[in-house]
Amino acid sequence: DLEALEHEGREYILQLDRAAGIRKNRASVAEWAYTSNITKENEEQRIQVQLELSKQDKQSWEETKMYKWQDFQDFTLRRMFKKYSQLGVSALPDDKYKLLMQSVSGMESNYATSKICSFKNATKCDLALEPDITELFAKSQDPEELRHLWVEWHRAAGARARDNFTQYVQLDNEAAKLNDFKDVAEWWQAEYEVADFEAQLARLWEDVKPLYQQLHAYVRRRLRDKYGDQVVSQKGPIPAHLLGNMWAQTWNNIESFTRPYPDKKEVDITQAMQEQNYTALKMFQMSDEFFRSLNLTAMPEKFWKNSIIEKPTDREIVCHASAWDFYDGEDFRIKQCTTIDYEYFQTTHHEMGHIQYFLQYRHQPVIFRDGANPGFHEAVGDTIALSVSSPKHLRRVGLVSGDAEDEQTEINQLYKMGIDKIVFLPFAYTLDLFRYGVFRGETRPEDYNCHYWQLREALQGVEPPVNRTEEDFDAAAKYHVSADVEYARYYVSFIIQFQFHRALCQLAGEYVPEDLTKKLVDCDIYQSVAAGNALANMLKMGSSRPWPDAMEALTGQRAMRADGLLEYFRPLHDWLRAENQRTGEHIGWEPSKIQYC
Ligand SMILES: C=C(C[SeH])C(=O)N1CCC[C@H]1C(=O)O
Ligand SMILES: [Zn+2]
Repeated sequence: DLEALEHEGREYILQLDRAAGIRKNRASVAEWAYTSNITKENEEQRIQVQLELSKQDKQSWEETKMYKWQDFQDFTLRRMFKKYSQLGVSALPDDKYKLLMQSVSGMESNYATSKICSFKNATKCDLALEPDITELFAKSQDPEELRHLWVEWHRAAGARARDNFTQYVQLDNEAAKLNDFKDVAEWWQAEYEVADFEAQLARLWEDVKPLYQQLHAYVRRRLRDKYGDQVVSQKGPIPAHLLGNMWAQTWNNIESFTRPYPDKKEVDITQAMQEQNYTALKMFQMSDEFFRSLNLTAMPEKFWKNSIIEKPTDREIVCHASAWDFYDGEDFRIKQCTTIDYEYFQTTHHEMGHIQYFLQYRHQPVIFRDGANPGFHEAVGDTIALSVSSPKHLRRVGLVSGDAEDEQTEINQLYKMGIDKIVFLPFAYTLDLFRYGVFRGETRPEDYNCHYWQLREALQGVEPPVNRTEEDFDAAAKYHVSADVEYARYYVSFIIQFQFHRALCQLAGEYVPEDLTKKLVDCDIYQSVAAGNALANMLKMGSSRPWPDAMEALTGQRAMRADGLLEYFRPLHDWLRAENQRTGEHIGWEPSKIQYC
């Protein structure tokens, strides 16, 4: 009878889940060994282990299919079976699976080991993305040097990945079809468990676009003031190499000469950290202390022992920051090439947020040890960082001195947050709109660069510093494209983190709607056990429930909505509209004069 069958199903899936935990641990160990010491041997070893595990996954999958789990009464049991009945890339035959692993691994190691020559010293050709090129790009205000760094990096890390990428698209799409998806785009979107995910992304963009266009117009004017109208036009897109970041995804490095009220003292966290002899370890300890102040879980012993928090000098590693779950309930790690600056201050909290999520859901079955959706996992650390980067908190930890804010200082603060959070949205949206088109076959290899830049111009209002051709492949110059990491998760995160932040601030008594002494921009949830407990309750759920249940548990809302972000930035939006009106700035951008199609 059904009762007995369901009982048998439960026994089966629980033993499968334990076996899956051991396999995932082995996969993480092999992946860590390779990405923390990039050698041919470790790459082959990693692919060997992946191949072996995919065979075991396939065997289990054949067995799981035999159960009529769709009729089971228990929601959680049905959900476990549903997730285990999706095999993933292991559905490919061995030879194609291996080819797919090799093409992604080839792109990723190319990205991690690419070097370029210095602009000022053509014989110095050992510049790596981290820390060398990133630091030069953050500090240089010489358009020629920035253009050189941009072109050379996009040649080394982008163009060189084109063939591997084309093969990866072909094989990943085959795997998608073996999982009953039309293509990888549909597979990626299925992770969000809502039928109209892509339409929701578009609606969120419509909500935020007016604010972005005001900020874009203001920054273009300030860049024109600095570089002249031969470099930055009145009404065209902004040249992508002038925004302080290789991908123009956050503009925080141009704050010093573009902030609204330059005579207000600058909040320079990087300088303060360096003056106070901050170390990478101190940044991690401060972040851990913040989480503990919320009554969340302390980093376990193994975390401090096994993490890599500074770039080694004796070997090549994948420097792009990452957080690791070894699925044994006690081994959790971060690997990043920390430098002492504001960006890595944020990144450290971002990665620690991933670890806290791992810790909170570590008692869940292995199959539910995941974010409620991929965006949730990216939003945890950033939500905490919204409190940490508030003037109130920075004063608390001594990274900012002096008086409480006046109106102008508050606009400067919102501007600082806006050139990080608002400008990121069209970048993130572009990256996966581009890849959806590629996976759907709407963008063929001969159109890659043309379509990529059409989207970047249309949504972000940026243009490449020089003409581009199909010899180039600029999309792969971004880590996540070379590493097969889906990116809509960050777009979702940058929206929902403001819904989380607002809910936590209310729980902490730090934010009261309409109460001007309890404004969202001043909120710091530090030491609020009420906020921490609510966050923990949501994180503990992992992916055991559809994400609207998790969203509702914390915020009372069941949907992703831009209202948190728009409320946070409303004073800045008002200021920008008035300022652009005052200067008669053109809002939006005319077509670029750069050739890229
Ligand atoms: C820090 C990480 C590792 Se999950 C990251 O890739 N982020 C964090 C913010 C956006 C995105 C990026 O760097 O492009
Ligand atoms: Zn992340």
